[in-house]
Amino acid sequence: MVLHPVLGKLVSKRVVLASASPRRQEILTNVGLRFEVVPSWFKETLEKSSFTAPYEYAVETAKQKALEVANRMHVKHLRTPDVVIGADTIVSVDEQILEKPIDKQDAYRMLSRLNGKEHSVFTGVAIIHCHSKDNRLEMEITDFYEETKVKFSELSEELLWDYIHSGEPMDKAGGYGIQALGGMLVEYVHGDFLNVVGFPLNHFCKKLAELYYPPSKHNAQHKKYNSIPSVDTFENRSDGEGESSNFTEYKVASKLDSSGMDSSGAVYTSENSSAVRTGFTVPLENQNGVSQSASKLPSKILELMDGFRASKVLFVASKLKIFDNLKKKGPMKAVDIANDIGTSVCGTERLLDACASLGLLEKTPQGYSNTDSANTYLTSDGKYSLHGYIIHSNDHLWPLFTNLEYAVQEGSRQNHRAFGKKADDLFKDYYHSQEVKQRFMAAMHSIARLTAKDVATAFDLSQFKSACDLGGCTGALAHELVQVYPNLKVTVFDLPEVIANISFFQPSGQHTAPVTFVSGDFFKDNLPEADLYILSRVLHDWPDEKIHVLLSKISAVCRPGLNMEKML
Ligand SMILES: Cc1cn([C@@H]2O[C@H](COP(=O)(O)OP(=O)(O)OP(=O)(O)O)[C@@H](O)[C@H]2O)c(=O)[nH]c1=O
Repeated sequence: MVLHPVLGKLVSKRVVLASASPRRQEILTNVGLRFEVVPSWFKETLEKSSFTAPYEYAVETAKQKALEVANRMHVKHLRTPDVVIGADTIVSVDEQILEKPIDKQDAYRMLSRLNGKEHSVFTGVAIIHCHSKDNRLEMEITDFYEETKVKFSELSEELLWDYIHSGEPMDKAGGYGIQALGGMLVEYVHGDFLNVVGFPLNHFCKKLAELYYPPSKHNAQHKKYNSIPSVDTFENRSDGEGESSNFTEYKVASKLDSSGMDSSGAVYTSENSSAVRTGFTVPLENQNGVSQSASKLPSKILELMDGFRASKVLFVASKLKIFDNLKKKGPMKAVDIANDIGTSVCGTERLLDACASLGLLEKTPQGYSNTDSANTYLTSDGKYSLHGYIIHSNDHLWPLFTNLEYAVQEGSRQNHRAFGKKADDLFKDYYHSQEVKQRFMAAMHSIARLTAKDVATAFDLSQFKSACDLGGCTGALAHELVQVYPNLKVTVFDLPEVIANISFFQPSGQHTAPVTFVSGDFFKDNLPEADLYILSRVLHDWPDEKIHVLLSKISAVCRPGLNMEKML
């Protein structure tokens, strides 16, 4: 069998390995497969007694791991992968399934069971081909398993405990790693060694060959179909059925409902015709789910650990105007983008790949292009562009948050550390240069414009004739308010430095008349008269004493009757 052309079929596809196992990653990387790793959140808690053979449990778990990742990536609007690979390795001895030990005592129990005996290692594998159509995730699933027999020598208690104390058993099915120290415990291996390590590479390649180069109809005509043949959706795929017996293929269509849950149905197209089914029972400690809980990934924590990288990828791509460039000229190759924006080709390619894996860009053989949401929110000129806020987050908030530790220790703002100057007045820092001022105004404008409609319609303000938006900056909310309430006149009150720079942000067209701009300092100057005062994204900036001053001033100018204060 020539392996390379088979794996070559995956080169142009977005392949995701739904596994946190470093061994699986290494096995697949070693043969040159390019893939992303998205560990599955599926909890390995399937009821073992509901399976008639251990391998069925491994196959079903592998399938559920892969399905969870495929569905999650689809639900979260990350770019739907082309292929998701899931795997699950178990050890079976005396008709019992052993997974990863939960502690040293558990590892000892497992290794004692294996001591001096032959056992089976099963790895179940699921290969899911995904296709997104009209927000529906269509999946074609192929699964199979591989069995390898392993025999342990007679091992002394001392040796077992020495091995356990090495720490190696803890993240490994059956409590041993044949590829490392655990290799010393093993007398013989019958079958695929890599299957024991965690991934049956040879069977995987054969399966891909069957999928991508199926036997011709002529060769397959003697095969017996036991159920409905699958619909041919793969490139270069004919109607032929696979040769080998211990796998199953079926199609699943999963449609997202409004709650983000998926509903799925499966149509089987072949069966495990010659798979050997052996009975097995489930050890008590596994039935109560204790051992499975040890394998749970702290996904929330992992997400938080890595979140800053994803944010920075978005910030840098925005700063380099990659989304603007691709809107104008996409799809583009990394080298052309790098030439356009004057960056290194290798660095740019990595950044673009990171954007693609975060679902911000599409990557096809033609090059990179914007996703719909990148076109809407990440280019700098769109109506709902968040570009300004992203640049503010990168240039202003990021350096401040880098000093969060000091802020907590000292209980003070960190502008001196982040920018080398004191922030006596928060806004002095924003307005010390024309560039920083415009960046800050663009940030406020972009977030206000995106949220203005929701804010304007969150309350029924139709009873009011006049409103004053205190700290209303570019007037994004004010303009939305006069659209929603045609009888309302809105005054935007903000610092003179802001009012002097609003022209760039004003909407063109006829609906601008009822919005007026007044400059002043709401702590020092008289507030314009109005029926309604709006404080949007203002109070969080100030300490309690200053908030008290501001609210007291508003309260003093409010007229009885119709007057009402709203704090948004
Ligand atoms: C017998 C044996 C197993 N393993 C590892 O045992 C884990 C099994 O657990 P799993 O549940 O199949 O996988 P995981 O590690 O939890 O990852 P995930 O796919 O995310 O569930 C995998 O790691 C395997 O390599 C070895 O490294 N060497 C060996 O000799």
